[in-house]
Amino acid sequence: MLALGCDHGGYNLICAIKKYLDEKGIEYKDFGTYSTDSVDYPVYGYKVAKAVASGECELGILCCGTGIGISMAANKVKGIRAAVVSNEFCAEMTRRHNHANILCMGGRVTSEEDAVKFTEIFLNTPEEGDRHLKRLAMIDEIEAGTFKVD
Ligand SMILES: O=C[C@H](O)[C@H](O)[C@H](O)COP(=O)(O)O
Repeated sequence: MLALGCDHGGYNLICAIKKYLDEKGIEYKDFGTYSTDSVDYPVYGYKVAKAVASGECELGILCCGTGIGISMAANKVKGIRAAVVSNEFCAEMTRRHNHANILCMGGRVTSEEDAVKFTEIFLNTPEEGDRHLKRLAMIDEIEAGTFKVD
């Protein structure tokens, strides 16, 4: 199950992504917003991040005007690795190397066609282990306040 969220700036993009997911039969829970009326992106970033961090949803997709503000909000929730993506390479690498659990995109940056492409790559790319695990553990330590550097 995917968690979806957006603000008014990302509403059209998330609609295009929902159409793709519906066609593929991929299940999702839509946390809103549900129109282009102006709203505050932290609300939706938080709702989706909580759904992913709690395990209610496996992965999330968030859209705002740039993808940036909503990713900042989501990344404040423990266990969230939200990545702003604007090309295919990053859509792949953020799964392989960073184990991103939320894909963020901007409705004022990325076309609907590209957003669907990035979503497809994100959902179909596996996480890699080995050297990346040590680095992800460091991020967890930063989050926990236990990270030590010389
Ligand atoms: O990072 C923030 C997002 O891009 C928002 O979608 C954006 O700031 C909203 O701008 P406005 O309120 O001018 O539509």
